[in-house]
Amino acid sequence: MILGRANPVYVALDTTDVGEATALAARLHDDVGGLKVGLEFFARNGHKGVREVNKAGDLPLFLDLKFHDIPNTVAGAVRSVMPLAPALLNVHALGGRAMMRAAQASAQDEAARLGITPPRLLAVTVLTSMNDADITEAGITGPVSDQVRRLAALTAEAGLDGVVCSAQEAAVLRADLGPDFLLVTPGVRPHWAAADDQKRVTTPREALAAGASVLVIGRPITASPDPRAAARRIQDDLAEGAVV
Ligand SMILES: O=c1ccn([C@@H]2O[C@H](COP(=O)(O)O)[C@@H](O)[C@H]2O)c(=O)[nH]1
Repeated sequence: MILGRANPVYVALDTTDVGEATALAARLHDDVGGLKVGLEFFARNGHKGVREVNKAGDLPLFLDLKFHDIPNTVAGAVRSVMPLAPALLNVHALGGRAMMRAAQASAQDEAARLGITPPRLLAVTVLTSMNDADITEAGITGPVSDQVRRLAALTAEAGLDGVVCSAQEAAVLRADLGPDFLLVTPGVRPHWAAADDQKRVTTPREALAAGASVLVIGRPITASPDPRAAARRIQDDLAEGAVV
């Protein structure tokens, strides 16, 4: 689906424990398409921890650090993580056009300097834990779907490779922005899993049908007593076309 792998699921390794993350990465190698490391893991373990996860999992890495600051600072942050060679990296679209352009230029320049493939740079639109009421409370004119559409258009204009959004918005964004724009979708829940703190959710199958490029799934897999079986169940359901 992305980066040459048939499995569109990136598993979110949300833990502070390097041993737990590396064990999950190794165990899930054959059952997911990539690994996602975010703020919880990175804040505790930094580059060293990410290198250990990369080594254990040997899968494409989504470094989900959601940079959001002035252009010069974000460009520096992007430069600083480039030695980790992420396949996917992200910033917040609310940082604006100039910040997103600075991030993209920094990623391209530093990748060239290091002799590595640059990451596909994404921008977060509206967090999948937020609904219409949440963004209204935060002073943003709703509904969420309009805000996601505005920010995705800005992201494309700024020259980034795609967005993080809910799969609830995927069909509209796919129509707006074409087949090559990456739609990376957290908030994915099989029918047998709890929604937790996610508010804009779809099933894995709904997400793919709507045009999502990557499905980010954490707790339904990692909190399962058998993470491998949970990941396989999602894959089997997707492959068979069952409604999950
Ligand atoms: O809008 C967003 C952006 C990022 N995330 C991240 O995805 C995973 C989801 O984990 P689950 O356990 O499947 O809920 C998590 O790491 C978030 O930080 C998101 O959920 N929504």
